[in-house]
Amino acid sequence: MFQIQRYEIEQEPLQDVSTVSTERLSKINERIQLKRKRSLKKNNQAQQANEDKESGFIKKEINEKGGSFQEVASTEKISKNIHEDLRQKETIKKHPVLQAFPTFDRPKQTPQEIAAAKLLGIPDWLANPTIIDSNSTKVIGHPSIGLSEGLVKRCNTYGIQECFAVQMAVIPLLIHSRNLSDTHKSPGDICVSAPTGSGKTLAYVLPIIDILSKRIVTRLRVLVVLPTRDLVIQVKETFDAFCKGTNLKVGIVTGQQSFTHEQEQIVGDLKGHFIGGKSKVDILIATPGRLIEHLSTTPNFTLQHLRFLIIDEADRLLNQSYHDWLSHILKSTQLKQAAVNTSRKTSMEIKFDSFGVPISDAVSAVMMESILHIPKGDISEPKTSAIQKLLFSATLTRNPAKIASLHLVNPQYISVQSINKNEGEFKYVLPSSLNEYMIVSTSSEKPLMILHLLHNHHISSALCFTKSVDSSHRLSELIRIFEILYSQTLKKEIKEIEINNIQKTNENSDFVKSIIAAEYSSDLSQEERKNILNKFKHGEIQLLICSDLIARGIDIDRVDTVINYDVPIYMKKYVHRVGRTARAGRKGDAYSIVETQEAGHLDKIKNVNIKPIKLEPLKVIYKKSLEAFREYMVNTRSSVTKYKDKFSSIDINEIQEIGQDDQIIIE
Ligand SMILES: Nc1ncnc2c1ncn2[C@@H]1O[C@H](COP(=O)(O)OP(=O)(O)OP(=O)(O)O)[C@@H](O)[C@H]1O
Repeated sequence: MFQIQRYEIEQEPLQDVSTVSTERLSKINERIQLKRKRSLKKNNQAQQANEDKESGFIKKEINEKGGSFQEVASTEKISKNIHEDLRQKETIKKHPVLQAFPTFDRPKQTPQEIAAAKLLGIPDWLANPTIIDSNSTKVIGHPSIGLSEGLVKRCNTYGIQECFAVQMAVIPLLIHSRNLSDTHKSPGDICVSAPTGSGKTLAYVLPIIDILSKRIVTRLRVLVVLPTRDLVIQVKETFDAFCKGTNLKVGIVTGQQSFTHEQEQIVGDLKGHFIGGKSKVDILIATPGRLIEHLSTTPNFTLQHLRFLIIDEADRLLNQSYHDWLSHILKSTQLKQAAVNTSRKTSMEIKFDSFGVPISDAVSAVMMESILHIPKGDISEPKTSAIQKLLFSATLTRNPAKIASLHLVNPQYISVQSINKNEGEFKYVLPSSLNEYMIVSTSSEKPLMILHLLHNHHISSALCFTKSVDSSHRLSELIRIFEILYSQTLKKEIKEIEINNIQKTNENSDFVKSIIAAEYSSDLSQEERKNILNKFKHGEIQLLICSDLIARGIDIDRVDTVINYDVPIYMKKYVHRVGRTARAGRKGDAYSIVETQEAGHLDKIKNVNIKPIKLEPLKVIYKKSLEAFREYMVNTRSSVTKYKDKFSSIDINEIQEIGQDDQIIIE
C-alpha cells in the first residue's frame, strides 16, 4: 500500500530529527501545520499505530539528550509532524510518477457558471436572446407598433386594446422589415419563446394580415404548420376573424376532409399545368403529414411564392419526424429544387401574354430566372430564398442539431420572460398569474382528491390530465358513477330532512348539483370533440378529462383550474398542461396530485394538506362507487341489473350509457 498526498516535492535535504534544536523544530512545525491543512484526511488506524511507534522512538531519543517533561511532550507532537512530512517526501521521491489522487468533491458552481455550461454548443444568437419583460404592454394603435388603422379597429371590436409583450416585440419587427415586393432576400428569421397564453398567435396573425392585405393577386404566401388538427382549426378561426374586411383567403389541410376536397379548396385548377403554380388561398394552415402529401401529389401546388413559413409549437413539431416533413418543405422552397419539380411537372408549359412575353407574375421572380435561364449581368445580385421563417413556442428547443435542421438565415431570438428572473438561469417561464399546488395522496385515493377539489373547492371549470386515453376513460367513468350516487344519496338525505321538517328543500338545492364530467380523447370523432368542447365552453360540462391531446396550444378561456391526475415526467409537458389556465393575464390554479415518492420532484410547489374531516362525507360514497365500478366493469351487462337492485334510485339508462363498449377494469 502506498500513500498519496497532495504535497509538492520540495528540494530541502532530509535531516536527522535527533540533531534538530527545539526552536528550529517549532518553526518547521508551523510550516508543516500549514501544509497539513491542505492535506487529505488523517491516516487510518494502522497508520496511527505506526506513527505512535515512531514517535515513541523519537521521544526516547530526546530523553536521552535531556529536557523537561513538557518539552518532551510538545517536542513529541512536533516530531511526529516532521516525521510524517519527511516520510511523505520520501514516498513522493520514490514514486515521482504518481499523481495526486483526485478528490471527488465537485467544486460548487455559481449560477453564472452553470448557465455558461448549458450554453456550450449553442449558437450565439440563441444563447443571447433579446429579453422582453412579460409584463410590458402598449396601446394596440401606437405608431411604433405599425398596424394599419383598419386592423386596429378590428382588434378593438374584439376587445383588444393593448398589445401583449410578445406582440410588442414581434409585430413591429415584421411590419417594418418586410416589403411584399422585396423578393430577393429574407429579412432574417425569428425564433420566439413566450409563456403559454401570452398571445403568440396574434403576434404573427396581425402583422401577416397587414402585410398581405396590400397584395393584388392571390398566391400562397404564408404557410403555418401546426402539430394537430385541433390547433389548425383554432388558428384558422383566428385568421378568419381578423381577415374580415380584407379579401385574403385562408385554407387548411389536415386530412379531416377528403384529399380531393382539399385539393379543390387550395389549388382549384388541377387540370392545366402552370409553371408558377395555382392557389386559391393566400394563407395555408396545415399539419405536416397532410402538407407533405399535397406537396408530392397535388398538381400546381407550389411553395415558390412563399414569404412566411410559420412553425407554431415549434419544439413539438421539430420532434415529429413524419416523412421528414421539415426538409421536404425546405427543399420545396429552395430555388433549384422547386425549379426542378416545377419543370418536371409542366415541361415548358409557360403561359405567355398577347405579346408573347411570359406571364411573369404567375412565376416567382427567382423561379423565372432559374427556369428560363435568364442571363446574369455583371451587377446581378445572387438570389437567395425570400422566405422568412418564424418559430414560436412556450418551450423553444435549444438543441443545436434541431435548430440547425431549420437552416435559419440571420436569426434572432426573442424571449419573453419575467424580468426578475435570475440572470444566466435558463428555465421555462410560466404565466405570472398562475398558482401551483400539489396534493400528496395514495394512488387509490387520487380520484377522491379530484372529487374533493370539485365538491369542496367548488371548481366549476377544470381540465384534468391523465397519462393515457385508458386512464382518462377509467377516471371519467368512475367520476360519473360517483356523481350519480352522490346526488342520489344527497337527495335521499334531503327528503329525510324534509320529512322530519327540519329544513326546507330549497336551502339544499345547491347541494344536490352534481358535477358533469366528460372524456376528451383521440378516440372520439372530430365532431364529438367539437361538441364536448362547446359544452365545456358554455359551462354544461365542468370537468374535462383528457390525455395530452389538448395539452398544447388549445385556447379555452373558461378553464380556471388544471389538474394533473398523473404528473408528467417532463417539465415541458407540465408547462404546456398548466398553461391551459391563467391565459391572457387571467388568474388560474394548477393542482398536481402526486404520490409521496413524486412529491420530492415538485419541491417548489406549495403542498396542500387536506383535513381528513373534509374527505369523510365523500369517502363513503367513493367506496361504494369503486365497488360498483369494479363490478360493473367486470361484467358490464349482468352488473347493470345488480347495480339497479343495489342502488335502486339510480337511473338505469345512465348506467347503460356509462359503460357502452367498455371492458376495462380499474387498477
Ligand atoms: N392583446 C391581447 N389582448 C387581449 N387578449 C389577447 C391579446 N392577445 C391575445 N389575447 C388572447 O389571449 C389568449 C391566449 O393567446 P394565444 O392562444 O395566442 O396564446 P399562446 O401564447 O399561443 O399560448 P400557447 O403557448 O398555450 O399556445 C387568446 O384567447 C387570445 O385571444
